[in-house]
Amino acid sequence: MIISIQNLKKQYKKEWVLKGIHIEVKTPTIIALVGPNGSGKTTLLNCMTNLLGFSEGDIYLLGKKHTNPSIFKEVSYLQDNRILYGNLTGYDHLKFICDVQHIPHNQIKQVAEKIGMTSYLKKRVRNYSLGMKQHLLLAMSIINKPKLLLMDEPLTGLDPSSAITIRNVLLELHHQGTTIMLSSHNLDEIDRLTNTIYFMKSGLIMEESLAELHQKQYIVTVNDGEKAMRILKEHAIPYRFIQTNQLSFVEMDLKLPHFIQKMTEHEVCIEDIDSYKTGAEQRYQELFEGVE
Ligand SMILES: Nc1ncnc2c1ncn2[C@@H]1O[C@H](COP(=O)(O)OP(=O)(O)OP(=O)(O)O)[C@@H](O)[C@H]1O
Repeated sequence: MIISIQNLKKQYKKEWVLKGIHIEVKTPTIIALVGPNGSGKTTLLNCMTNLLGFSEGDIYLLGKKHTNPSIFKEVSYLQDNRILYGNLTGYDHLKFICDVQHIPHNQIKQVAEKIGMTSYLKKRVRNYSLGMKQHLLLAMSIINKPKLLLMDEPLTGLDPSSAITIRNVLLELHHQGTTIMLSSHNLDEIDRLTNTIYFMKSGLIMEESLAELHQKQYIVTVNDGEKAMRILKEHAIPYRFIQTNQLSFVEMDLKLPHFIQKMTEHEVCIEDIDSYKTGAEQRYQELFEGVE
């Protein structure tokens, strides 16, 4: 098991932020943690990496309890840039990690080239832009070639070409077997990069597969919704009730000619068929802004 979290509960004073989080990740994947400001993404990541204690629950990473310090040979955590030291260079930060984790120093050049930060590696961090700091944080979190990479808003402050570089670095890591869990508000990038979204709402997690979100969907309006639903049930065609006389289907489950034939046979009149594709942004709006 790569990540196993059971019934995680966390409160700050009287405010419950995590109210019973369950996560099981068995195979390498890329997961996005998505939710409005203050929904608990950083709190969850900090609990997972033992930076924060919690009231109830269990966390195991790569089969070991999250409090076991040995997990950090294989688990990395990209936090926000407040952890960086302005008086040190990017090179100093990476050398420190190499020394602590017994990683050969030649990895510094390799990782800097991969991320495109060679030209400012030896500058002091206080002279870095926001995007340069993000590059350094990424380099620090992947130099040990982690099996599990946890990232708190790694896409903040990146220009479009940096975002592409970082996306490619993360995809390459994933193809080498790394599981990545990242929090982000950049829903377009999430659509491109991740396989699964964990939406954080009311202290709980709702899991959505990007492959399912990206499927084409149909909204069908009929003259007799009750009858249509009876026919669909008889033929085991999955549907979602939207409102009276309106149903939605995902393309995979609905063969339109077959559907039209069944409705016609039973004298149900199809008044309208609309098709659309969803993604992270539409789902976010449905969940958090009440947009259907
Ligand atoms: N140290 C703390 N003491 C008290 N409350 C805190 C503390 N840290 C976070 N909180 C509260 O916990 C809630 C969740 O905060 P958290 O930073 O985990 O959210 P987030 O989803 O990461 O937000 P954002 O998207 O803005 O980064 C917020 O209501 C926040 O005010």
